[in-house]
Amino acid sequence: MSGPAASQALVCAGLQVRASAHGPLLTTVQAALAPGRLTAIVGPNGAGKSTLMAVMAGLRPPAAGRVCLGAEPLHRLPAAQLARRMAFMAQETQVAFAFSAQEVVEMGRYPHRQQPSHQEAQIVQSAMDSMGVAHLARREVTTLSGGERARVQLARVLAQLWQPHGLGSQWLLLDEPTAALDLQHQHQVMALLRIRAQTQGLGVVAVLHDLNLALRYAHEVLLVPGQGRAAKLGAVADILTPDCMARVWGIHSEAVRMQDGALQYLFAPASRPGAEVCL
Ligand SMILES: Nc1ncnc2c1ncn2[C@@H]1O[C@H](COP(=O)(O)OP(=O)(O)OP(=O)(O)O)[C@@H](O)[C@H]1O
Repeated sequence: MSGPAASQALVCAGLQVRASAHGPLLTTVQAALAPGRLTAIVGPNGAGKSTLMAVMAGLRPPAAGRVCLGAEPLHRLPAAQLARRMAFMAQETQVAFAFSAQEVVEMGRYPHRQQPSHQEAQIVQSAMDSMGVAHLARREVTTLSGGERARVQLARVLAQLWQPHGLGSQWLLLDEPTAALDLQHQHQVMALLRIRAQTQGLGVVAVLHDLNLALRYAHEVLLVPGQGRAAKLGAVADILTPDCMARVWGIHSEAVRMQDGALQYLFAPASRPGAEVCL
């Protein structure tokens, strides 16, 4: 990547990721993620995807190296500015108080309180509409189902980055956004994220376990293989090959070409039938 794209990239430079100061090395990352693209972070359980995402979001320090927006290290950006450029949705989001769904989405607008848009209420409404949660606006989030709660949180982070603001590239970091969603909502959400990346120029980075969702909707994949091995960034079809899926997940895969041309896979255990399952 070079030129204007490089100056707007989310750069992991010589990054080392550990779960704790003296914990084992989970992975290393040398990669520049491009805005306007959907990048899926994939890898086995415990590989370090969530830890890496927290480092990318500036929520925890790297063991070595740094994360930059263009040339600017994340830790040097004022927090208020960073919050207008980057929104983060954690894997599990507990809301401590009985906020309504709408109040949770409004929290996404908090970083804009000094310079509010003329359309604050409209933005909150549009974000809720886009996630199909407008009818839940007055419900306490603690009473929502897991999937409803996830879509409220997605509406919150979308509201946070609803409009470009001229400060530079904007980044949506999502840790397993589709984990609680039914099939229809998984596809709706991923399609919407891809469209927002392409039309708004948002950089969308999402941890996904469903490799078929990654194959269909992601532009690039950052593979985190775990056990201290280096993460690898590449075009989705170049990274997620049957050979890679066998090596990293121990899974046999068979390609299916869908009617719309998308490459998808059917999966089966690679081990002998009847062999003892050992996790
Ligand atoms: N605070 C901590 N102290 C010690 N170990 C931790 C801590 N947080 C995470 N770990 C360990 O670090 C490893 C990576 O965790 P992480 O949550 O980043 O993995 P992941 O790839 O997101 O996994 P999953 O796919 O299961 O969500 C795991 O083995 C986890 O047990």
